[in-house]
Amino acid sequence: MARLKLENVSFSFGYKKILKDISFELNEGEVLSVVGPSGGGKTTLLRLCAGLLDRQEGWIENSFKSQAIAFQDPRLLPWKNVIDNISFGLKAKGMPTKERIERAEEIALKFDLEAEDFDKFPKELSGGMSQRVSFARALVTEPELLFLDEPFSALDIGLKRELQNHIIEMIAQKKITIFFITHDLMEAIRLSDKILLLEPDPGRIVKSYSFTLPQKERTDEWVYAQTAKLLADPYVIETFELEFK
Ligand SMILES: Nc1ncnc2c1ncn2[C@@H]1O[C@H](COP(=O)(O)OP(=O)(O)OP(=O)(O)O)[C@@H](O)[C@H]1O
Repeated sequence: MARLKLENVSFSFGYKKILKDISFELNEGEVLSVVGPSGGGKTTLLRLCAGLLDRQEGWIENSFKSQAIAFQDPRLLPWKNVIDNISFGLKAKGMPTKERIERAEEIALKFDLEAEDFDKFPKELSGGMSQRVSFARALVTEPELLFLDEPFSALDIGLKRELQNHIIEMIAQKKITIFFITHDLMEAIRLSDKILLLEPDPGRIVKSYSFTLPQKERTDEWVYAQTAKLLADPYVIETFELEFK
């Protein structure tokens, strides 16, 4: 079974230690979130796991055969239209043009982009549409492992829920493994099998929480109740410095 496993991973930028002794395991089919305040090292951790930063101390094993990342900002190629942005990864894989355009159009429609938008360039898209394209681009190659770097944080509540529902559907079909970073506890509770709490300076995991209820069965009431429970947890209060707010 494929897995992402970290053992005692530490990382510094210059003399500043950003991450200290991070260990965890993410197994195939699971959704693991890392939650913590801004600046705590979540993006650094994701970049290390995705191989975008070189490991310094500790061990990282990633045996997934394919991966993709959706970022907070969509990072589309400005000179390519919607379909070419989405199908870029398929082109890199050598898929013939006709087939990759069909695949890109199919997933674009699934993410509620409309046929009339297919020829548009990123500058002609709203923030929400750009993020739909970004998700479609990440998922069109059917990656085994998906990294989500706060991709919902700039979206309005309706679109956020809509994109989350797409992800929840994929989780239900056991089609994907997800490593998700966010500062939004409620979002993490809605989507995750396991949450790791990352306390900053330097970033270290101080507690983990597991949820066994299938994501599709998580009602708003359930999510609110779990969030309230976690917000009363002394580890969460200290990590987010809630008593000072
Ligand atoms: N390339 C870099 N060079 C130097 N310092 C960096 C670099 N990237 C990040 N940092 C520092 O590392 C620390 C952790 O940043 P990181 O982006 O990983 O945190 P984060 O928890 O993802 O925060 P946010 O939620 O605000 O994105 C911050 O102090 C940041 O200034």
